[in-house]
Amino acid sequence: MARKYDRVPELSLKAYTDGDLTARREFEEALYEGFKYFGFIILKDHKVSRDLLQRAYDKSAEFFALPENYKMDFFRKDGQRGYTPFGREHAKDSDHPDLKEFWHVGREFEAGSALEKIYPANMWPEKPEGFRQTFIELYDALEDAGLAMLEALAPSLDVPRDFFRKMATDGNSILRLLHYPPVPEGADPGSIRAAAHEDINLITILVAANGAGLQLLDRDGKWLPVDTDPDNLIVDAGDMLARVCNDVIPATTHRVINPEGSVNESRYSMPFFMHPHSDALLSCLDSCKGDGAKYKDITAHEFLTQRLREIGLAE
Ligand SMILES: O=C(O)CCC(=O)C(=O)O
Ligand SMILES: [Fe+2]
Repeated sequence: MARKYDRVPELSLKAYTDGDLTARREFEEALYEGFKYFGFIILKDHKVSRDLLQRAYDKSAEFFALPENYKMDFFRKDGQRGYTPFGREHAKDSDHPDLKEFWHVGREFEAGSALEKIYPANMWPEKPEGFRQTFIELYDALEDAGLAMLEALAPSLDVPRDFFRKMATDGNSILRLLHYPPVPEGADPGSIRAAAHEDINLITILVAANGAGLQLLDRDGKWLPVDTDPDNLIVDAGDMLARVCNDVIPATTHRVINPEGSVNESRYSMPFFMHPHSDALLSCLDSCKGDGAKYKDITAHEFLTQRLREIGLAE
């Protein structure tokens, strides 16, 4: 496959937000090419501060270290908010549960807001102190970065600059705090930390984890490690984007493998899944139709429900 980049491109968000026209065009092109050929790009010079990231890692580790019976008070069967225990979620095409536990933060809204009828309310544990404030801050900061990425993608797909931004405004986006504990002795030999999967949403902004293990499946079928400086963000393309652009940007398969060698430590990561608002229609863009739309129109809500069933998070 002809490709302009021989590795996952590393882009400067500052070059896009503060740069001249040439810098912005370069950013847009590299984002599009990176998504097309790798499904991933690395984002540096963003505004999510090192201090906020450190606080978030600390709060996440403190929360997951709490007793299981405390954490289970925040368990909801549909997994959309609060705590999901170890061994519950599995990838769409896998029978083996992933070796992870996680916490979901959704959109925060005021009582009486119109969003109350659409999204479940967040759950907030009183321990560790500062949890709520830290993750509301991180949600907002990652959403800002994500909206800029969606805006930068629009010209390459020949839609108005605010096309995806509008779709994701008040969207059903979710921040996931992930903890992969040391792989327990006697773990299901078919299980890995996160089995090969594609993200359901438009794009994911992933805070680089505190440990190795993330791999992407490239377009030639080879697993490539995605390693980067912990200050950088990783951005990948999901299924909803693939549907609207008829696989011109395919959703990228990725996984998290178990630790290798004698080191068997916890791994923490924090993906932010950018979703459209629930009644957004996922419909093939004219610029991507080619020989015809591969997928039927579906609302974001219907598509999400279908996929949650497939991963064991909805009935
Ligand atoms: O933990 C990671 O680095 C990636 C997690 C992931 O791909 C996911 O939760 O969808
Ligand atoms: Fe993922």
